[in-house]
Amino acid sequence: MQPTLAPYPSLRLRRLRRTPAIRALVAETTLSPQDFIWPVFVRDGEGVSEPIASMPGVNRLSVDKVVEAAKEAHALGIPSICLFPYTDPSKKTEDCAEAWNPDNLSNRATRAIKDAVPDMAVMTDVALDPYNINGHDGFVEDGVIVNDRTVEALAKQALSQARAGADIIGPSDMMDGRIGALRNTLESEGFQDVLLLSYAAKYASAFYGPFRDAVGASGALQGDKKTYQQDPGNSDEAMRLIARDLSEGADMVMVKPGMPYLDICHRAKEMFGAPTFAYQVSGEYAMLAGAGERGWVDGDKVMLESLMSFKRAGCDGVLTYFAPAAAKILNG
Ligand SMILES: NCc1[nH]cc(CCC(=O)O)c1CC(=O)O
Repeated sequence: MQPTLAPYPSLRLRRLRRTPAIRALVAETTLSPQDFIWPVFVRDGEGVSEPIASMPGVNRLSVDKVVEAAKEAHALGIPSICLFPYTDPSKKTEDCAEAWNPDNLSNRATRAIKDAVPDMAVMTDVALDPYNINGHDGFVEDGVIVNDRTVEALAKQALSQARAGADIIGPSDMMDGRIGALRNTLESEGFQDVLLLSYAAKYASAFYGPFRDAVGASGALQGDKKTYQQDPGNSDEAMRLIARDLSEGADMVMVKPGMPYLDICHRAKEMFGAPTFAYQVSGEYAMLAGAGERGWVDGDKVMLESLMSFKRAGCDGVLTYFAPAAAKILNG
């Protein structure tokens, strides 16, 4: 864009900022509860809401409480909720069989939400880490995270989620070829309408720390995820990953983490024009919520400003633990 500018004083750009009404008229970006996907942590039990120390204000919820949360989110105008299970350590195995158990926590929560709030778009996570004894997203053989055997397992996991009623499946594992494999499995099993939101550009980030506490994977994880998640310095690689996942049948793509990677969000939207989401991850939440709690920043204001930045960068929406808090303010 080449803006045409008159010389000062004919041009006084502050005229456009003088009153709230004028500022509202010329606002380029808007934020609404409709932009949010709300990630929630599910655990066993009934009537349980268990705080997560590194994520002030976020709790692990039993299935009945997740249903209440979904009703609350729906009333606030939030269109989608994303489920992450806290798996009992006794259910973590080397073959990760709990991942495709039709009655695992994620599938039970999906059915319960779809029963109670059918309009809520339920998103589920495909990756083996909640079920893997060593905390990795894929199978480990002789210290190596193996690709193709993992992809077969991910397809079984995705199918069990589709059967439970998931509307959106989010593969967060970063294996090669998984989008194509999941798309084929869903097509051939009669789930042609299930959406794939690919965690296409997912970086090997230290900002996932509080999440790993929340799902109980911190203690389990051996080593790091750098052979499958991206190097934080790479941008062209992110475009190649997104192009690849769209060509294999992804409906929507995600950049993760969010705030440190707004350039990637912008490039992705400009280059592909596909529905693009950012994940404002647990560490980003912890920084903002933690500083807000201490009064070091105005928590509500930095929350809304950070969420607006994703929209300005070109994202269609954002996965954020702030979803209900932000929606309450936006609804006035
Ligand atoms: N498949 C794992 C997964 N899915 C979502 C997150 C992180 C989300 C967050 O930090 O909020 C992670 C963590 C990881 O890759 O280790």
